[in-house]
Amino acid sequence: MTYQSTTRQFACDPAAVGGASDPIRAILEKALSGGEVSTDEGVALFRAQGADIDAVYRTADTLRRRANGDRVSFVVNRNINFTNICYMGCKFCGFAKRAEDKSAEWLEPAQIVERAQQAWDRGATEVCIQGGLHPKMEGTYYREIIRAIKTALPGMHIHAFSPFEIWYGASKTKMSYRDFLADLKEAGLDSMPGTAAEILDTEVRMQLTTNKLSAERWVEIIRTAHEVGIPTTATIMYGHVDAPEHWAAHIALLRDIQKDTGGFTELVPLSFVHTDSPLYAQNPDKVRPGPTAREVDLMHAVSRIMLHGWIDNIQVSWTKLGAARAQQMLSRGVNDLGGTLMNESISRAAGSNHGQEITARELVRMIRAAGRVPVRRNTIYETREVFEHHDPEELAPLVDRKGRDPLAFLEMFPERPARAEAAQ
Ligand SMILES: C[S@@+](CC[C@H](N)C(=O)[O-])C[C@H]1O[C@@H](n2cnc3c(N)ncnc32)[C@H](O)[C@@H]1O
Ligand SMILES: Nc1c(NC[C@H](O)[C@H](O)[C@H](O)CO)[nH]c(=O)[nH]c1=O
Ligand SMILES: N[C@@H](Cc1ccc(O)cc1)C(=O)O
Ligand code: SF4
Repeated sequence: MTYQSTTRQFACDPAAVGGASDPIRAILEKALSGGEVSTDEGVALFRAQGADIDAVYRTADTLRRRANGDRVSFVVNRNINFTNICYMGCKFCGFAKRAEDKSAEWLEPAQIVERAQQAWDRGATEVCIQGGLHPKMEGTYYREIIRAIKTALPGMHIHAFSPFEIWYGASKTKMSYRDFLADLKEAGLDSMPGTAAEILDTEVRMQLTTNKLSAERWVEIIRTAHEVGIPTTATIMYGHVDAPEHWAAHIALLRDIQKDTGGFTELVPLSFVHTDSPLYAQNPDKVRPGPTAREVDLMHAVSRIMLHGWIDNIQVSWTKLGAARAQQMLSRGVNDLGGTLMNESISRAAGSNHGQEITARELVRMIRAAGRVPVRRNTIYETREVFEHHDPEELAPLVDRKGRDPLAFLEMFPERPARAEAAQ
């Protein structure tokens, strides 16, 4: 299965590579003529300095235009984090709580459906569901959640459960990954987040996590999901104890998987939010406080260059970077602004203060201000609406299925201080 229309155009672009040093120029010319950038070459791009950096950005922008034209997409979705109770102890995570914590949360199926229904009424086409690995949770709960939502809202796309949650559910039910995934698909699971990837490197994972599934297991579960017909996103969480070598190898690994399965819909680079993360608090000398601005720019640009023709949707995370920086990434190879989210809690729990939702109206405004054409998509990147004109009426069908002003719904989910409330 392949979820992006790949426009492989092979032509060098002198304007893109102009001013670059010979070695960087050679790599960029190769990418522009349809060649594959190796892991070592990816590392060289991540280490670019001076005029080379601009050439990397221009090349990423050229490849983005070839793959996606002027369109920039987003999806109207809602995050539902059904529990934050988790004892897996990932050191970077500010979201996990102990059962006795005041901010611990557990949602019953009826409450999950209620949130999904509210999202549907606001025009959401997707619910993105992830949670902690609650020690007392049954492995069958994942299926139960899917059945409850699909029964109430058959048209809602369910984007749910990271490979770690799949590992947990399969272990608890004593099923193979394949059987567990096929069963969830049969119940109505439409796609999965490719989270829990962090950095797919054993040594880095040893510093970030204690009990998290291994890189090999992440790959196995993702491949199996693709094989049973469940598309997934792909992620990389960067800017902590990692280095360019890990980033380039991680992206090359995603590319190899994609060559075999075609099951990735997008890559979302997730910048590490350090503020309320135990990893940083416990070791501020060794752990970086998230990526630098240069690293954020390069992560999006090099991802575009290395994945061109394989994963053609590069998403920026507005919740990690904020709207202004997210908008700047549109000139660094990015063609997707992700989801409205409605209730973002993972970044907020780690100390990020970019709010828990962004309206579709605001996303359209940001895309237009960058000179691009806004497109509302569904989860698997099928175009739903193209906003070609600057007519405000055009935004009317965007969000609300009940004919209400979408902005009025902000009252339904009043903005609360980021850290006072760990999970929503
Ligand atoms: C919080 S988990 C939820 C799903 C499940 N518990 C798991 O770990 O796979 C989802 C993802 O959030 C991301 N995340 C968690 N804490 C973060 C932080 N401080 N900064 C950036 N991303 C973070 C990680 O990539 C993680 O895999
Ligand atoms: N970047 C973040 C996302 N991105 C995922 C999208 O919202 C969407 O679910 C996906 O593109 C499939 O359509 N989600 C988060 O919860 N947090 C992020 O930081
Ligand atoms: N939930 C993740 C981000 C994410 C979710 C779903 C995806 O498909 C991709 C990325 C976070 O907030 O860090
Ligand atoms: S990242 Fe996921 S598994 Fe790890 S502690 Fe946080 S919620 Fe639990």
